[in-house]
Amino acid sequence: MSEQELKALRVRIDSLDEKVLELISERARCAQEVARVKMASLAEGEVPVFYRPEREAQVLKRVMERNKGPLGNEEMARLFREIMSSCLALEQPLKVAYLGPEGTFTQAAAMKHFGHAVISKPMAAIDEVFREVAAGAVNFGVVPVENSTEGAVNHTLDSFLEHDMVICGEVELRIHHHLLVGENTKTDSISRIYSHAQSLAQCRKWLDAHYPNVERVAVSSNAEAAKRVKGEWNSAAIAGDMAAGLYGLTRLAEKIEDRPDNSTRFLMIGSQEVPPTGDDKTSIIVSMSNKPGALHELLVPFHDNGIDLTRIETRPSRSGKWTYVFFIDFMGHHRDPLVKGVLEKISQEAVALKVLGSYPKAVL
Ligand SMILES: O=C(O)C(=O)C[C@]1(C(=O)O)C=C[C@@H](O)C=C1
Repeated sequence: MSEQELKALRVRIDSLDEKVLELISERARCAQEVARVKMASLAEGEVPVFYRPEREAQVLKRVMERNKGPLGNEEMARLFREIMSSCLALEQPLKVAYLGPEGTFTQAAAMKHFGHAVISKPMAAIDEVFREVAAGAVNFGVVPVENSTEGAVNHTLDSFLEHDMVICGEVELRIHHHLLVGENTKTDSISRIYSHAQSLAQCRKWLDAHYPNVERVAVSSNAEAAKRVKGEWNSAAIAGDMAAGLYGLTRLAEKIEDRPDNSTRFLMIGSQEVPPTGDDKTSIIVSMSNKPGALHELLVPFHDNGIDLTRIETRPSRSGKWTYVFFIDFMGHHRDPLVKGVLEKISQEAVALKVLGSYPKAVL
């Protein structure tokens, strides 16, 4: 390509950028107007709701449907996610607590869902995220709920039994783990590998094959593992890209997870009910009496009404020995007449039924 051609193309890019800039600013002014309308239409004592997950899901879906390339749908939606995040920050900057420290996959999930224009707050434990939301110190919390290789995150499920929370969104992240070392690490003398217990489990076969005799030390998070390695010469950490970048570690081995499709699902928790979008999921907790056929009775209404179950998990209930609660996710919104009917039927048989929330199915 000649210098001349390159120059001409850059002139075109400059002129397009000016138009994009103008359009983004116009959109942001529109969002400010939306905020004004929301404030003006409040009934007495009503609190304004600026963040509208159902509308955000609609905007992102529309972008993906209309995108003609060459940028991929996900790439384009990510750009719009950030534009919306900044527009919302003009209306009201959201405060979001997540399972920290900085550099965790949960932080990456929070950014994927809310964009980067939020005030984010790392918490030391899952239960602390729940407490922070319950106390009203933040608008939303982000917690991991299940991993495709290792299954349920029990701390999260148990926290739902203790706190009254509304689930208002979900996000899925592809999880890639790397073996990370610091600049002082003697790579042939590694005697200890730190990571979160779930991540150690997700890389079990790789570790058995490559470091069978090295001590595996479970710590509170992958980011904590990365932090420790920075100051030690004989240890390594298993963590993701964000932690590697944050603590300046290098990858001794990349993508060491045993399953290439290793993914984690995260939930957004808050106190705001989300209206239906037409493509929603609902999460409920149900406890049934301890009698034969109880689980069957619970599942029949879903089957009879053609409602798609996406997950069912069992946890010991806190109220009695050998009694259990079921966490169930299914397609549909609790305001859909069909779902309403199913929930009524179940509540006739159940000891207790709690709707944790209906929320748009993850778009990104
Ligand atoms: O449509 C709204 O209610 C808005 O506030 C605008 C907007 C947007 O930028 O598109 C911003 C924040 C909301 O969470 C949803 C959408």
